[in-house]
Amino acid sequence: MAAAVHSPLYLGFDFSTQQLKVVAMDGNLNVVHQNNVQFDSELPEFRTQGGVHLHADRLTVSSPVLMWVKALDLLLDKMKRAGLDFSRVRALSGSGQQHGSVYWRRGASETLKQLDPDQNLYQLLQGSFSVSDSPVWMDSSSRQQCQDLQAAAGGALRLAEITGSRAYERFTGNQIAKVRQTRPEDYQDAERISLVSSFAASLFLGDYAAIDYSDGSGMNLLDIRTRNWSEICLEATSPHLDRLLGAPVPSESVLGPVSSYFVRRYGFCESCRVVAFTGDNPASLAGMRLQRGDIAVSLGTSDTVFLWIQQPRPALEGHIFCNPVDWKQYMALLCFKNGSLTRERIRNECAGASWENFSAALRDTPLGNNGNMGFYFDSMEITPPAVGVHRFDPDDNELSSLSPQVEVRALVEGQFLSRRLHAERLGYSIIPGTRVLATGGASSNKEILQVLSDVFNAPVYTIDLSNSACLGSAYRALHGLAAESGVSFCDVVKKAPDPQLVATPHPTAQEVYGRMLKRYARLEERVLQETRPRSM
Ligand SMILES: O=C(CO)[C@@H](O)[C@H](O)CF
Repeated sequence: MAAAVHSPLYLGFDFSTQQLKVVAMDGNLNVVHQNNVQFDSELPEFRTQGGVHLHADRLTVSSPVLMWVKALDLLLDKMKRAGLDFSRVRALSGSGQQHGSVYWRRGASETLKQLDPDQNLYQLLQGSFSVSDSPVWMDSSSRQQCQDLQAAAGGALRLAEITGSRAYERFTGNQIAKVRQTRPEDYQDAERISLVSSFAASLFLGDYAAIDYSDGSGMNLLDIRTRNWSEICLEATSPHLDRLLGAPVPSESVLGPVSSYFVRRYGFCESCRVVAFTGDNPASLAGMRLQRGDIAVSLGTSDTVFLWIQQPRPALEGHIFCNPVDWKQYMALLCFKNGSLTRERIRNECAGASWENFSAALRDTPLGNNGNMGFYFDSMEITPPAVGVHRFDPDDNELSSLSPQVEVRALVEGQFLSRRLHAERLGYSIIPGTRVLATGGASSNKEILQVLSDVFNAPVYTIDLSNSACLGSAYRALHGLAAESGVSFCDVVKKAPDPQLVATPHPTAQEVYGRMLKRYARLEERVLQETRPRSM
């Protein structure tokens, strides 16, 4: 028992859109503790909805940075009350929602270096941010800045060649340009700009933490081949921006020991190491131990489809990020903004706010939904850039409504047809042997995964934890300690439990959805024409 008491622990945090989550893992890769803080319900004083503030222009979306700070205070207190022995923690890492930006006010680094262990972080960091409402990934208000950056880089495709993506409104460089142009005093008063991931790492480090290559790939600022900031992009965004960002580092970097604040307030060991934090999707790739040939589908606030690739093939749709577990390789990602919030809306309106009724509707409606289809873009979609709800009958006539059960299936089939269509357009071929690895909140719903398996015509697997970003961060904390001796991530986590098969495609799936996919593509083009923003 004594050995168990002092056996090492590794922590993985995830500062995601709607909540702050943590996983504690022992040296045998077993999860021994999980906890979370839900922003809306546990920090109601910040009045967020889904963890964010949607501004009146319906394009600007932000989150209060001090809400994230206070959530960490609450989470660590919850862990302490649950009896977690912080002195066993050998290393910690984490992830954050991608693309968000945090603006540290002049002097904040001194505050970070001398945090008083008798006070909580929320009290200590009250005056440390020059922008209190951090822009986040759901924001789509920086179109002008995107156009300016693409012009400076030599066009959309040239920018994608350099940074892995054409200009996207949510990408951090464009958001920084917008803050500099619209809030010059706040911008001038910033001495450091972090991503959500490196902001969270800074709290544990007690100093500004470097941005890692993988999450840094989501800024339209990092050259994904040299892994340095692109001079062209920096200059186009803000002069001398590199001084505010610091130099990027490989994702497996050990940034340093945990701040003495955490040693004295929570009993962390002085030798506990902070491993670079990264984006939530890169952390999920690590958590699912994605292998080449797998396709990951993350069903969270955003839905994402991503896979491991060896060479970058940038395109005008989707993203290429530096790989978080092997910085010489890459990951490809597609992001769909209308994910779980839209599924929850349809659950509330068509299934009496009950997931069991939602699942029953999927069980009680046929593959292909008798030809009824839907596009549910509650807010401006990222992939493709369209908005609005559009329903079609079997003859492609637009409908104003569907019966509740048919609407449930139209939503889920429509979401997965979109994921598959855009993934195949980017060359992510779904061939015999392809495994679909599902993660995120909705991956705990078997009926939703059955539709995923049918639409992709591939077996669907899940790991036993729906929160792969936290698990991946705990894995990366463990790997960070070994990376310096050249041990690969895959070797460090090879003993982890294998993903479990949870759904296989119905025998008629290939025929039904092969045909439906062509129809979906045609109708999507029609929806795009109807709703395309003028300047696109
Ligand atoms: O914008 C995204 C990825 O590019 C989203 O998946 C965010 O990371 C969600 F937090």
